[in-house]
Amino acid sequence: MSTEPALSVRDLEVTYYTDDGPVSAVNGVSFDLMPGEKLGLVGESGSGKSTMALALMRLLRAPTVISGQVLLDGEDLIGMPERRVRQLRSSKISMIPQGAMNSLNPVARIENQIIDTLEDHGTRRDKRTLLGLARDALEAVGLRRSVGRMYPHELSGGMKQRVCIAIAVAMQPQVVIADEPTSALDVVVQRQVMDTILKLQDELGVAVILIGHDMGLMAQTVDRLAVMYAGKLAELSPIREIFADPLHPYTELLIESLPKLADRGTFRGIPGLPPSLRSMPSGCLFHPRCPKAFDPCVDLEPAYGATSVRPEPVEGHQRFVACHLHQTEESHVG
Ligand SMILES: Nc1ncnc2c1ncn2[C@@H]1O[C@H](COP(=O)(O)OP(=O)(O)OP(=O)(O)O)[C@@H](O)[C@H]1O
Repeated sequence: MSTEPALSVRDLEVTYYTDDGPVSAVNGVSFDLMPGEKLGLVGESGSGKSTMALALMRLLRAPTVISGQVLLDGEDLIGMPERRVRQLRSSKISMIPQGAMNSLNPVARIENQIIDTLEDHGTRRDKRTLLGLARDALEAVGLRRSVGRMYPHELSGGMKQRVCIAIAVAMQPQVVIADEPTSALDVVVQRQVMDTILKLQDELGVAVILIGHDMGLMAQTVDRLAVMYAGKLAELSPIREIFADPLHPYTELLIESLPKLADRGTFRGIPGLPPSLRSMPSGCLFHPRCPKAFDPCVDLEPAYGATSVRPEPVEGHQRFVACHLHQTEESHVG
């Protein structure tokens, strides 16, 4: 496997300009996504996960301001002319957006919607070949080729979501961002849709960013997990290590809030609420809710970086955190 990241994000910031003033939804996020890696991204509602995904796709519009770097094969997506971004979308980086299945065009046949994506992103082939590619894409996600002739209303939720996956991978991109791809589906269909994504991920060697709330699903699915809180990364660690020994108290509480059999279904949430993005607390953004907060947390913002106190980890097992309980090397992020 190549050691060059498929995607490198540095100091990504996104500010929405609203009538009530600016909202800093993503605030200095940095990480590397390795080729073929499955990276999970979790965090409470409003923590900035979808905003980050849309920023990585350059799908946010003015008056939103994005800064930082998003390097894809050495090219920085931020600041790149829209024409070039359009060429890269779908061909190198694509997305299964939140609620994707509702975004299918109700009056267009499924195969034409896949062909549109192929043509939109520069595939110049005759209609017959394009039709073949579209039907291949449907087969790749476990649907019959004849589904191509159907309209969205003729399909179940799970089938529609598979079509969206087919559209996202039709151009064989190197990075796919899946924003809550299984929400609004029942549990059995959720598993089938997730298995489809994982099968394609494995076959195509594509790197996946899987966004969600479900820590249980993440535990079964991803290689590393990034935890977002109020627009910042709190921790990013390999999945095994993060569950065995969470570094950030917020990660610990997220894991503890998973229902356990022994608790007989008792639900333990995280006390308090995330801060308003318009008036952030001083110091560590999590300190008002943190059971382990101590003096420096109130005034001093912890730097996000690689942990430096543990024995040197093997390649790919580095852990990253922003917490005063852990010493970090700020210059090293990934
Ligand atoms: N178009 C917008 N204009 C202004 N503020 C926005 C806009 N979109 C999102 N926000 C704000 O940005 C913050 C981050 O929202 P975002 O949807 O990225 O969070 P999220 O973690 O994806 O949440 P969820 O898990 O509910 O999807 C929230 O405070 C939200 O209210």
